[in-house]
Amino acid sequence: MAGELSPIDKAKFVAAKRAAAFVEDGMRVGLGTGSTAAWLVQCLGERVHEEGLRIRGVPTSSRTAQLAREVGIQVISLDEAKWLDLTIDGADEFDGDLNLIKGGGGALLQEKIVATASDRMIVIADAAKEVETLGAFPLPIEVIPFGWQTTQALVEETLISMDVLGRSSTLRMNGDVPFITDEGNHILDLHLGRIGNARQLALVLNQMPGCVENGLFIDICDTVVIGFGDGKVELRDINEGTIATERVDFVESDNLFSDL
Ligand SMILES: O=C(CO)[C@H](O)[C@H](O)COP(=O)(O)O
Repeated sequence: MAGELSPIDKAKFVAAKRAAAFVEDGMRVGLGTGSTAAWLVQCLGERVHEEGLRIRGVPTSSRTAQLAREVGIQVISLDEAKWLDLTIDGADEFDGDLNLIKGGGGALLQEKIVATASDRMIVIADAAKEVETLGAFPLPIEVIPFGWQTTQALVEETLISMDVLGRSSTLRMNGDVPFITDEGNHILDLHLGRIGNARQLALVLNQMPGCVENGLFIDICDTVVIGFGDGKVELRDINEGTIATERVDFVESDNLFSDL
């Protein structure tokens, strides 16, 4: 049994646990990547074991695929699923329109493909991820390794021409070597500070040769489940605003916490 979780981990856990309740028998579910999404996968694994929930999961990274298999979720590819009922994933930032920055874990490309192929996307996040304007979190973009420095220069020039405040970018590293995504690409983190027009920036970045995808998720998320360290969760919907504030029982089950 693990020791006491920190308030931030409790917040992530209760958001994940509440979101897991949206999953129904027979669904094809996109499984996000990151520490909050890992809680979700564990909660779904518990439902598979305890309730006999039958779902097919499409993971958004090799890490999530491995965890999903470990907890007993049937894993299929997106091409096998073709379309998904629901995707549940974490985020690095969300704003009042439920637009997101994602990719802190380097899985933004698969995450965006999977979320876009879903009837509904639910984001699970601790309350600290809410921002008025996106951009304090460095915006990740996935670039192909060929000529990445040329792509970086082009991106920075474009940011200047768009009058974006912060313009520097850094190649994400994994120790001494560049980070490599599941698709064999690199990540550039753009230090922008504040993104005035996220919709426009997302379109412009994806026009650039060498840029495969960016971490701005615009008009993709339908619902955010916001977790708090005291066990409270708030459900916010893109059309209806705040739809509920609830409490989630925080019970340390051996199944969920034994590996932490
Ligand atoms: O986009 C992501 C991975 O590419 C994650 O969802 C995001 O970085 C949030 O991670 P965490 O739940 O660990 O805070």
